[in-house]
Amino acid sequence: MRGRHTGGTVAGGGGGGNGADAIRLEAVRKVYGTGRAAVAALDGVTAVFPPGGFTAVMGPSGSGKSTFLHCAAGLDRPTEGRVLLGGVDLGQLSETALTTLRRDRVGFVFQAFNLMSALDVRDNITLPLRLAGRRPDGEWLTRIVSRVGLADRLGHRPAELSGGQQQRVAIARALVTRPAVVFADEPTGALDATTAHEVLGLLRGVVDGLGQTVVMVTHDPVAASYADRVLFLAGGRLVDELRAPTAEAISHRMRGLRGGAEPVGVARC
Ligand SMILES: Nc1ncnc2c1ncn2[C@@H]1O[C@H](COP(=O)(O)OP(=O)(O)OP(=O)(O)O)[C@@H](O)[C@H]1O
Repeated sequence: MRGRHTGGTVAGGGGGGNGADAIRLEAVRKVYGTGRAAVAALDGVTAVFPPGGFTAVMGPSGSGKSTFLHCAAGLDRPTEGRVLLGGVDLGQLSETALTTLRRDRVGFVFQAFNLMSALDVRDNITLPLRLAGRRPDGEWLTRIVSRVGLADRLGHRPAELSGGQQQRVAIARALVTRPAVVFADEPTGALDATTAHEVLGLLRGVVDGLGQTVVMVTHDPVAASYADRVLFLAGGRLVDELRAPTAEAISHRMRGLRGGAEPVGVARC
């Protein structure tokens, strides 16, 4: 077994100052609802994501994975605590500045590929740049298109591509702005095992070959085993971390976790 339990609070291995981290969450708490109906979906999460790392986030249903991703990516604001992206405190930004930073510094890959059916592959990939009023960097575009293996498909429409190829387009689109981090939310959920393996290998490759930081939420221990480390959420808290994880070690750890956010005010163990 390659995996190793480190236990305790998950702080990650990122460098010294905040500027060195791709993302840093500090004591992030997210409460939904008010009064007796209030639920702490995240309950004091601190985690550091160093540049060029591939992290998987796992946990039972209701453990706070989506909330974690939304807060870390600046899609939602924490109730308490701070999220820093490349050293920038997202809580200090106006909605407009946050939207701009998200567009320029964050890439997203979802289970549904979310491609524009009327656009060809090239225009789908470069869409984030056009929305930002930026011109594509030809050298970078060539590099990512080649990395995702789509050089001979640039003129095709999404409907002319397989599911795996469409997810490759989505990954290239996520990379085109050279984001500080790519968030992947169940990126292989709609793919068969062989295609999923290819897409995960590609994500692994953009970390190893391009130095991209990737954070992936997944239910699948095999998918998570492509990451450098796995963070485990349970009841809105980070409860463990595995480095150099194997699918077996991840499955074993998942079996020991329980899900569900706790109502606000429940005593902590
Ligand atoms: N908008 C919301 N309003 C109220 N409660 C919410 C809201 N979003 C999430 N929650 C609650 O917060 C907790 C964490 O939800 P979250 O969706 O983050 O978990 P998850 O681990 O992503 O779950 P799953 O694996 O089932 O998608 C759950 O108890 C959920 O019911």
